[in-house]
Parts: sequence; structure tokens; C-alpha cells
Amino acid sequence: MPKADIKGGAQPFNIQDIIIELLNSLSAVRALSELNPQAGNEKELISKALSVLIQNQDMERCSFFILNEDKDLVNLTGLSTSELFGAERIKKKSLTFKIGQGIIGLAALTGEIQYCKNCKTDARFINNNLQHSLDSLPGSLISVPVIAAKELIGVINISHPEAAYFSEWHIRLLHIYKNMMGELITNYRLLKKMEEQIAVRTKNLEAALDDIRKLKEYHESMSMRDELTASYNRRYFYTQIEAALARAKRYNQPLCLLVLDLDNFKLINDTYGHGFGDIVLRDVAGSIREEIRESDICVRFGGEEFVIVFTDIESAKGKLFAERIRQRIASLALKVEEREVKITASIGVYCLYGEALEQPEFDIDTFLHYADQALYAAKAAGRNRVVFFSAEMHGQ
Ligand SMILES: Nc1nc2c(ncn2[C@@H]2O[C@H](COP(=O)(O)OP(=O)(O)OP(=O)(O)O)[C@@H](O)[C@H]2O)c(=O)[nH]1
Repeated sequence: MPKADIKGGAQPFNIQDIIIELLNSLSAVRALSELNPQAGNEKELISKALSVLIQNQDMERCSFFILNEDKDLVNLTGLSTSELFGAERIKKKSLTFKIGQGIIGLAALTGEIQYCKNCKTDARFINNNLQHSLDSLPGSLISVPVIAAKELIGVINISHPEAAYFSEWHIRLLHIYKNMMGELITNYRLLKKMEEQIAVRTKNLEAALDDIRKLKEYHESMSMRDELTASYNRRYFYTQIEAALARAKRYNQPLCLLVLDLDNFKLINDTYGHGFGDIVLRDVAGSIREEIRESDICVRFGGEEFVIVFTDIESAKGKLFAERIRQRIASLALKVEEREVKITASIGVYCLYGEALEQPEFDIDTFLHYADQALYAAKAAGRNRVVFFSAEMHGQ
């Protein structure tokens, strides 16, 4: 494309050329303003900005030298017109310049656009590829410092095989372009920084929410537990038993409820002290928990009384399991000052199964009442035993 020197230089004034140059420049500026700083990484963004420049201006090659942490200018990316139109990318040795070194370094040092009209003769130009012949050097080259908020970001390098190719027009466009590119890269970096900060804050927030959730669960579980024995408490029993009873009725699954009361516990307290009584309660609770399944319910109902619910169990096994718990408590090796102390428990059991499951009026109170009656029978029969509720106990 013929060039027009708007300063009225060597080339003849041609209004048509000026209009075309103007339109090309506006297109480049518009395309750059439309780039999305959120898309891709920084290198991709800069490559796109360079391709916008090459597409809209008759520049042969563009590259970008980014200022790294060591304050060196490192070749980040580059593009030529032929590559833009599909030619295979020519792999070039990645160059690095110090600030002040060569025409690129000079642009970085001064913050001013440097125009090298003839790279073969210009003393500012450094041929880093000394193994190449002079013929492989560009004719003319412009180095454009990209600065945003007074910070140098890097240098755009624009070259053409012809010497003295670029006009004042190009340089004016590059002044606008470098400012816009500075803004674009700064915005990209700010966005990334914000994204990183948001990610860190989101992670911290999630961790805090997780802690709160765990704390809430802990407090909820503590409010459902008895402090001394760590067994569930009455409150928990009532949150679970309704659902267990409804499930048993719905799926016709037997449900067994045990009321366990330690025998002569007052005597234990009176003889060995309340502290020892507490140890006994803790050991008993731990032993019961070891004897039952996760899905079963065991609560400390009051003083030395525990309620255990076996869900989904054959009714015949209710007595077996209750007997196992009784034996486990009777076998506890409790000691006070080397003296062995024996503890026993009486257990009343009521198993709801078969036709009884279909009685709509059967509720939790009835359930507890029947098991309690069986417990009284166990106590009355001499303690340390398991008694099943039977019809004769009705009304006692
Ligand atoms: N150490 C201790 N004792 C408790 C606790 N809660 C209730 N007790 C005691 O448990 C005893 C229960 O006594 P009673 O209701 O007379 O029953 P018992 O002595 O076990 O007699 P039977 O049930 O008839 O075999 C009382 O002395 C209460 O003070 C507790 O948390 N720790």
C-alpha cells in the first residue's frame, strides 16, 4: 500500500491514501477496544492485540517484549502478516533485552517511541542473531513502550523489510494504540487479581461456613446428649421414636423397646460415693453402646435408667439382645480401692410386631408404659433379669 506522510514528507499528498490510512487506523483502534480482557491468558490477549494491529495496518511483523520480574524485556509473542494468513509460524530465537539495551531497551528506558529507519545502519539497533546475514534484518523498526499507571508493561516491536517504511501516520496511531494496550493489559491484570482474591475469599468463606456447620452440628448433637455418659438424652429419644414407630407400622417391621434400670443403685452411691456412681453410669452406657447397632437407639432416660430401641428386629431376638446387655453389665469389672464391685440391671421389654403393629391407637406412651410394667415385674421378681411384657401385666 502506498504511504502518505501527513507531515508532507517525501511522499506526494494523496487524499485517497489519507482516507484509507485513517479508516485503517480507526478499524485497528475499534478492534482493540472490542477485545475482551477476560478471555484467555495474558499472552493470548497480547497476541490478539498484535493481530488486530497487523490486520488493520500494513506492518510486516509485530512482537511484544514483556517486562519480567528481573526487569528484563523478554520476547513473549510475535506475529507476521504471512503467519496471520496461515503460513507456518517461523520459530525465532527468544530474545531478551536489558532496559536501555538496543532500540527496544531504549524505548523502555525513555518511555518514548523509537523509530529506527534503517536497522542495517542505525547504531541503536542491536542484531542479536549475529549468525544471520545483514539481509535477514528488518529494513525499518518501531519500538513502542507500553506504559500504564506510570509502570512499564513491555514494548511492542513493529518491523518492515523496507527501510524508512513507516510514516508519521503510523507513529501517531501507535501513540493511541500503546495507551489502549496499556489499559487493556492493566485491566486484565486487575481482573485476574480480583479473581484470585475472590477465589481466596470464597475458599476462606467456605472454610468458615464449614466450621460453623460443624459447630452447629456439634452443639445440636450436644444438646441431644447427656453430659455424664455421652449417651443420647430424652429429647433425642422423642425426635427419633415417632419416626421409628411410623416406619415399623408402614413396613410391618417389629420394634422392641427396653427399659433398663440399674439395681440398688442408691446403695452403690451410698456405699462408694456419688463419684463412683458416676463412673458406673459411664461404664454401663459405654457397654450398652457397644452391644447395639448404629441404627438402634439408646438414651439415658433419667438417673440410672436407660431406654433402648431395637429397630427392624425379629421379636424373638428382642429378649436375646436384652439378655446379652444384662449379662454384659453383670460382668463389668468395676473396682473401688482394689475391691471388686458388682452391678446388675433389670430390664423390661415390649416388642411391637404382627397384628399389634396395625393398632392405630398404639403410641409412644403405651410403648413405654408396657416396657415399664415389664421392668417392675423384673424388679419384683428379684432384679438382675429380663422380663417380657405379657397380657397379665395389663392394668397393674
Ligand atoms: N452417681 C449418680 N447417681 C445418680 C445419678 N442420677 C441418679 N442417681 C442416683 O440413682 C439412685 C436411684 O435410686 P432408686 O431410684 O432408689 O433406685 P435403686 O437404688 O437403683 O433401686 P432399684 O431401682 O429398686 O433397684 C439415686 O440414689 C440417685 O441419686 C447420677 O447422675 N449419678
